[in-house]
Amino acid sequence: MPATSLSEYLIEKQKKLAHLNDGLVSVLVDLAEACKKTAHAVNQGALTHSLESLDSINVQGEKQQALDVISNDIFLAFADQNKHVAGLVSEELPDVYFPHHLQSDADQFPAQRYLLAFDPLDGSSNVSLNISVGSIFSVLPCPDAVQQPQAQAFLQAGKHQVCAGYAMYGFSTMLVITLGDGVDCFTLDETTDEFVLTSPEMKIPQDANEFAINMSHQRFWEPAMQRYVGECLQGVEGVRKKDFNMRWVASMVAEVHRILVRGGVFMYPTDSKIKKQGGKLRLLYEANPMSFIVEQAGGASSTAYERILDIIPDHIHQRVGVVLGAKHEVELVNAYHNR
Ligand SMILES: O=P(O)(O)OC[C@H]1O[C@](O)(COP(=O)(O)O)[C@@H](O)[C@@H]1O
Ligand SMILES: [Mg+2]
Ligand SMILES: [Mg+2]
Repeated sequence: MPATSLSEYLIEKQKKLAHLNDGLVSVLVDLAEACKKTAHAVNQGALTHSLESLDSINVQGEKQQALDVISNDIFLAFADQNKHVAGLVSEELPDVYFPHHLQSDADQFPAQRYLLAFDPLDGSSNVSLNISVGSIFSVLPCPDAVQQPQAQAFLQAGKHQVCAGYAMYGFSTMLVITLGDGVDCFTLDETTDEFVLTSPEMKIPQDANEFAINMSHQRFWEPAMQRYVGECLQGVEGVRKKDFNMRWVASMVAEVHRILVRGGVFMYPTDSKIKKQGGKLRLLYEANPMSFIVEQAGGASSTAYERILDIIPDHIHQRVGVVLGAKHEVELVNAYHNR
């Protein structure tokens, strides 16, 4: 069976999906190119002194890594020349970014326009350790006839995403996307510089025996989370009557990818330490795109209290608690929290 390239895949999907118009195809093709370029920058790593931390602090109050800025610039450069991108929100920028093409042809914008929210480099704390990192993106429809979409335009519930995806920069570069018609995974063929479909229709088993959470925060968790993890740790001797394994990579892309490949549940709950800021992970460019992918693969995603894709954001850098993966595990976590 000859390998299917990303462009061949998109042509086939266009026959099936009415919303996959030429504008959205061009946005997705540019995002894939931005991921290829970022993969190259990550792979060059120490050779280009890009594994270092910078003195600059981003809008999250976090020290930026050189690769946070390099990858951010790569994504902006692609958007600057794509007329179908009306505005961007990035983890690394305080406000909405307007692509340069808007300056040149202010009143000639195409009908098919989209808003991009993205995390240019996810898992930044792993950059200098050569542990897998990635990029995460979310594509929303742009409200009609708005020349320069303000922050308000981005405050749409995640269920309105038309496309979402992530790239993972591991020993091979992978691109996982959903267009609302299942989840497909591509691998970058270094010999042809093409993304090739390698895992079509990824599915998450409804049950799991592997969980991921940063255990060092245990003393700050709510009682319901203490109970859920406690029961997993009791294993076959406890009420769950089965043993659980544990993983924590500290790169959300790697955690979600593991869950798409072999199942499990990933949790970064809102606890007493981070309650004031609402959580750790960001709704628009981490929780929403990953929740769309996970749900499209048959899993579930919540804050432990409500479905993430139903949340109407308050602001562009809003943080939320995240519990995602195997449906039955997420439902159990929700049940313990909502009881
Ligand atoms: O350092 P911690 O608390 O384990 O948090 C790890 C989490 O933080 C993140 O690194 C946050 O993302 P960024 O690296 O994009 O800021 C997630 O990828 C990961 O799941
Ligand atoms: Mg991130
Ligand atoms: Mg990041």
